[in-house]
Amino acid sequence: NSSRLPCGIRELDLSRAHVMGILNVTPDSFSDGGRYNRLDAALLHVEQMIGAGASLIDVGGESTRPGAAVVSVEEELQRVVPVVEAIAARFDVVISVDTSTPEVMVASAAAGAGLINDVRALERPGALEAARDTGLPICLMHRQGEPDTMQLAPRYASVLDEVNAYLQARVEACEAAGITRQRLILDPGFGFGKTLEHNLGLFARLRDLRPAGVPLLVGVSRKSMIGQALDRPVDQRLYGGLALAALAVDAGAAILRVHDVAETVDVVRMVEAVKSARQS
Ligand SMILES: Nc1nc2[nH]c(SCCc3ccc(S(N)(=O)=O)cc3)nc2c(=O)[nH]1
Repeated sequence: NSSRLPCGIRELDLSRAHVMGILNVTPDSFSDGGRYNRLDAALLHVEQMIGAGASLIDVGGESTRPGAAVVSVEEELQRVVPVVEAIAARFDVVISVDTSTPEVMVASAAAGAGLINDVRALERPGALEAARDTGLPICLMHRQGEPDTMQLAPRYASVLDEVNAYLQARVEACEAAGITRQRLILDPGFGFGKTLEHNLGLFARLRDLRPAGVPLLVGVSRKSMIGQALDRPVDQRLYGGLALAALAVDAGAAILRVHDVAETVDVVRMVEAVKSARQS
């Protein structure tokens, strides 16, 4: 039926919301040194997130937080592909690859990835074609500017209209390249070139954010909009993040990208229970 999303050899039932666990495979996200330790630690983290109820694992080899450094294609391949392979060999889970790099999309798909998550919405040269040819579903996210400068002075005449227009244009570019709308997921890109006001204004209108029928992915976990609204450091943003997770699911979001999987899974299940009671 229309609410199932093929993800490579697996599929997601989008008639209910899903939790995507974050797996950072950037060097600054590891305490220890060696590559074996890194892979071992990554697989332990994946096992924990799946056990906690994650339907997807998002593997990112390029940090796209504000001010992040650029990473080479080779470096990104070396960080991401072995981890995708190892997860695919061990676990039954949809592996999302958080990349804007065509070569990483192709190699990750071959290694078992089931979803392409591109914070640059396939704008890099060759990305549209590479993503199309993987046959995988694709998440298109809005951002204003690039990580190194995007938070310096974000400005919009109307953040909702501009995000909507951008995402609509990216959907049309994908359709023109032969990627059907049924493969697409949209994401307003919280924290990517937005002030607190922009982020709250977007979040407040989540329902208005997408062409009907296209699922929405929301990523607000531990982000500055929570820190600014609550005056909390990055390690004390769980409760604010759970409040936003509940609101996002109630507003119809299909996938939540989070660090704290177990806590978010219970919030999602509780909100879904109330939503289904509204139907009956
Ligand atoms: N689809 C999708 N993929 C994502 N990948 C990331 S990495 C987070 C980078 C970051 C960290 C912190 C801030 S801030 N200044 O708001 O605290 C912004 C961006 N995020 C997202 C997201 O949302 N969607």
